[in-house]
Amino acid sequence: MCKLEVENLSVSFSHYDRGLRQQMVEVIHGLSLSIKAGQIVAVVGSSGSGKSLLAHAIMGILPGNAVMAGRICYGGETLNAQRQATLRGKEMALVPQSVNYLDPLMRVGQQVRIPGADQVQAAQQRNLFERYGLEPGVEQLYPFQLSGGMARRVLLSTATLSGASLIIADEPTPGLHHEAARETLLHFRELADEGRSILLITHDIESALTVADKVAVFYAGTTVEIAAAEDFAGHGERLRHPYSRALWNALPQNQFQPIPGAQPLPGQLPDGCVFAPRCPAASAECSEIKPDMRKLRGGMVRCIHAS
Ligand SMILES: Nc1ncnc2c1ncn2[C@@H]1O[C@H](COP(=O)(O)OP(=O)(O)OP(=O)(O)O)[C@@H](O)[C@H]1O
Ligand code: NI
Repeated sequence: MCKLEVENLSVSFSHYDRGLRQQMVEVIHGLSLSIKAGQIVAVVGSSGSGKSLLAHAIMGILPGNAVMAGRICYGGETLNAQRQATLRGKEMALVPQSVNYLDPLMRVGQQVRIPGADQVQAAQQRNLFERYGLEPGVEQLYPFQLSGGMARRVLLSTATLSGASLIIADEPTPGLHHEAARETLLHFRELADEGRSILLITHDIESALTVADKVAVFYAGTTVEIAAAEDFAGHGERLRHPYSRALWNALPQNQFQPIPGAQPLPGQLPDGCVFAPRCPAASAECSEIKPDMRKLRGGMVRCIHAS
């Protein structure tokens, strides 16, 4: 059974146009994704493709002007706002993308420790701090006294110490030294091997592949491919979607071939496939038909030509 299932999720924002008419702009559409217990699913894709919003939708912390549709299921149970509030920070934990999520008025030690923690939990926290290279004195500091990398390590400790069985890490490694970043990913792998589920949002595909089981590739507010981590190899021959292949081949260690053009903005999506305007394999049909996500070679793809 899946720990988390996201089915046909859409997220829209209402905003006012110049004539002060209220308009809805869809920023996530038709997004489906699942994670089993013990799995790490990496989410990759361009900036603005909807990765953080997916994380916020699952946690139930979308901004007030966002409208969500679709279904999010956790442990077989459909989530609503009330259930999300109960699970948040206990069953489901978020490592936020911004380090500004730390409470500026509370000492670090207090924020990380679960209220009413016993001696065993306090010892676990010290061990984790040591593992992440945080000196014991850090506990006594306030967030403004931390460097960006330290703050990120504190946020990671908070999420992992919560004992949550689903951890959503939104770009957990930028600002960390190579060693600390590697340690973080290895720690995620250990947690997954203990049966937890990790959704790892990242721009660092190469590092994510060293620990992830599956990769979901996002483009313009939806998934275009779900692949096994092993499919990212060579020149991307095993990948199913032209965007996944382009993303892979744009990496410096691969061909370093940038993709011409830009991701379409929310509210200005093309009629057909979202990637058609930049796709080297696009045909006339691609500009007319919106492809559905379909199964292919053990993964999923949103492209009529993929084989
Ligand atoms: N509060 C908001 N109101 C209106 N639009 C928003 C809001 N928050 C996000 N968006 C839009 O939703 C889209 C997806 O944003 P999101 O933060 O999920 O992207 P992302 O994939 O996490 O990008 P990055 O890799 O840069 O973190 C963007 O186009 C963004 O402008
Ligand atoms: Ni983001």
